[in-house]
Amino acid sequence: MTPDTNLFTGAHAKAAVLIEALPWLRRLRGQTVVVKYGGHAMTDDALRSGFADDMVFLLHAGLRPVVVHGGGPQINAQLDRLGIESAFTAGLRVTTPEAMQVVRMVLVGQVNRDVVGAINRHGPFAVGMSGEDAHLFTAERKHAVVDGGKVDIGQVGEIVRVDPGAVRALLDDGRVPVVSSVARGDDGEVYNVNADTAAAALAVALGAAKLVMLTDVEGLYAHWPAPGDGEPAQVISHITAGELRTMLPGLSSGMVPKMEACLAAVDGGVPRAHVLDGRVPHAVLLEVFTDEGIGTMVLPEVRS
Ligand SMILES: Nc1ncnc2c1ncn2[C@@H]1O[C@H](COP(=O)(O)OP(=O)(O)O)[C@@H](O)[C@H]1O
Ligand SMILES: CC(=O)N[C@@H](CCC(=O)OP(=O)(O)O)C(=O)O
Repeated sequence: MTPDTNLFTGAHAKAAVLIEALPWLRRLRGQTVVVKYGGHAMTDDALRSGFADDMVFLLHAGLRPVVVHGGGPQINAQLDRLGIESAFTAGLRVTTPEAMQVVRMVLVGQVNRDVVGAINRHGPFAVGMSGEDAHLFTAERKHAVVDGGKVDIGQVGEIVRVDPGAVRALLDDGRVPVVSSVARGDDGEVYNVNADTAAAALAVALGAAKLVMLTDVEGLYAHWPAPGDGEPAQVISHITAGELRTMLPGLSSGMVPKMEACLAAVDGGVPRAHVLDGRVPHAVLLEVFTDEGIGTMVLPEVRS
């Protein structure tokens, strides 16, 4: 009988993938990984289910995954349905009290439930929380800075305190905390916090080994918008905190809070922050368990 060469090649490739994962499994066992799941990365059913598989895989591999989710497009859709106008300044939603009610309803009542439900198809793992719960996030009113001047953007919060006790308790209990980026204020207000910012603050407070941001582009492009003329947009695969600091003033739209959050994470002691393409199936597993990784990796300042 002639051996089926294709079968052997395929089997070899599969074994190679598992073997490549081994050092990463060893290194990351027991470590916390905060995954920011962006609203743009959750618009497709198959990808949503793949994301849930990845979180459960990380859990069974002995890591401690925490999800902080966004929901910008889902909030936009609901605001549109209700005829409430909404604008963004420096990548942040100008949040009127009326819009704040919608933000809270969509993030905590809709998106959080959907993410928890997708993970719990595998078993009783995910537990949803709002950043308001157990004083997880305390925020103060934030102003945007435009052309050097302070601009009022309504009920947008800047996180001033993180109490990760409830998240730690869930992790110790073998659960996957799924967190909405809404915060309470000591002033009694509820604040809308950008989910990238919230994920970074939580990663720092938990002493996470990694912050992983899932979005709808391949990573941070060196030039945006892409150069055009059929030239491929160039993704930056590695960038140090210092290089990113220099690049930040030139960034625009959603990349501003995202890259500021990566910087805050590595400055706060998180060894690696990554921006990945959430449109790639199982992007988190590819990043965590392969040698090359994908997307853009932000590294702390190299100290001499
Ligand atoms: N330099 C850049 N590299 C990549 N994307 C950029 C860049 N500058 C601006 N962007 C925009 O930022 C968007 C990602 O931010 P955002 O829409 O807030 O995503 P998410 O909902 O995943 O948080 C990209 O889809 C792209 O339109
Ligand atoms: C202040 C602010 O802009 N808050 C965001 C919160 C949701 C979010 O960040 O969602 P994505 O990650 O999908 O963009 C908003 O209202 O859209």
